[in-house]
Amino acid sequence: MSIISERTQAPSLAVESFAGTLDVLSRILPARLLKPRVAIVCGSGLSTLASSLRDVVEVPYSSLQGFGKSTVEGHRSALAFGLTGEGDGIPVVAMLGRFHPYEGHSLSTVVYPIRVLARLGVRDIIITNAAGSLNPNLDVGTIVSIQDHLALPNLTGFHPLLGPTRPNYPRFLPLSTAYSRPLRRLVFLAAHALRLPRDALAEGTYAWVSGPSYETPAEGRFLSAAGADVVGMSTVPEVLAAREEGINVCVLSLVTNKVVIPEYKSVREEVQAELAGKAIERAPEAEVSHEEVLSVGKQKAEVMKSLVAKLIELIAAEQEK
Ligand SMILES: O=P(O)(O)O[C@@H]1C[C@H](O)[C@@H](CO)O1
Ligand code: HPA
Repeated sequence: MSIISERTQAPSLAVESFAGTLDVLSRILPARLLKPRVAIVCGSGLSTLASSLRDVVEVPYSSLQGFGKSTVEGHRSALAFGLTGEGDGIPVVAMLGRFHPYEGHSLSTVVYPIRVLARLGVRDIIITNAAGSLNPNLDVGTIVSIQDHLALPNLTGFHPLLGPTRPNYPRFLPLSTAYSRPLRRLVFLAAHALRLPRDALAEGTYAWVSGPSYETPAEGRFLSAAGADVVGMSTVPEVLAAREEGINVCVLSLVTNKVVIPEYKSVREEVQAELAGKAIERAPEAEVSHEEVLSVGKQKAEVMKSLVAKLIELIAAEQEK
C-alpha cells in the first residue's frame, strides 16, 4: 500500500471507536483506577517499569477494540492500571508494550492507545524507549531526557496526523514546545532526589526512523550531522498524538547500544599491504542486535523504574498545586 493511499484512507477515523473501549474499561476497573493521572509507555525490554505499581489490574489489548497486538520481543500486549506512591496512591496506567509501524500496524493503530489514554483523563505521559547513541558522549546505559526530535518520516509524508480536518483538533500542530519543559525539569529533580550520578541522565534529540533495519554507518553519520543524539523506531507518532490530544509529554530514552559509525579503512590498502607481506591492521567489525538492546534494558530496569516512580510523585505533586 502506498503512503498516499494509506493516509487518504484515514484509518484513524475508522478505529476511533472509543466508546466501546472505554465501556470495557469502565466495567473491568475499580473506580479508583479508572481515572489515571499519569501514563507510562514502556519501551523495548522496559515493561518492568510498571512493576512498582500496586493493586494492579491488567487489561489485555485483545479485549480492547481498536488495539493491535505487540509482536516485538520485550513488549507485552496489555495495559496495567495501578497505584504508586504513599497513602491512597496515585492512579497510573502503563502500556506494557507498544505498536511500531514496522510491525505492519498503521500509524492510526500505533497512536490509538494514546487517544484512549487522553479520554481516560491522562494529563501527563512518560514515554520510554530503547535507542541507539549517535553522540560519542552518550554511553550505553545513559538515560536521555528528550528535548526535541528529528522525524524524517514525518517530513516526507509518513505522519500520524494526516487526514481530514476534525472538529476540536488543531489542523496545524505546533511542535516547538512538544517536550514539556516543566516535565523535563521534574526529570532532573527526580534524578537529584534519587542521587543518581551526574552522567546517568543526559538531554538530547531523538531521531525517529521507521526501522526495522538498524542504521547503516552512513545513515548514522547523517542523523548525527543533522543534530540527533539518539535514534529509535518509535515514540514520535505517540508524541504527536499526545500533543494533539493536549497531553503534556516527557520522553526518556535508554541508550542500549552505540550506533556503529566506524572510520572506513580502505580495503584496497589492506589488500595491497597483504600482497606486499606487510602486517595488516584490520578494522574491527561490530553489529547491533535486539538481544543486546533487551539485555541493556534488563540491566537498567531498576534505575529506570525508580526514576519513573519518583517522577510520577513529582508530577502528581505539581498537578495538585
Ligand atoms: O519500542 P522501542 O522504541 O523501545 O524499541 C526499540 C526500537 C525497535 O523497536 C527495537 C530495536 O531493537 O527497540
Ligand atoms: N537504532 C534504531 N533503533 C534502536 C536502536 C538503534 O541503534 N537501538 C534501539 N533501538
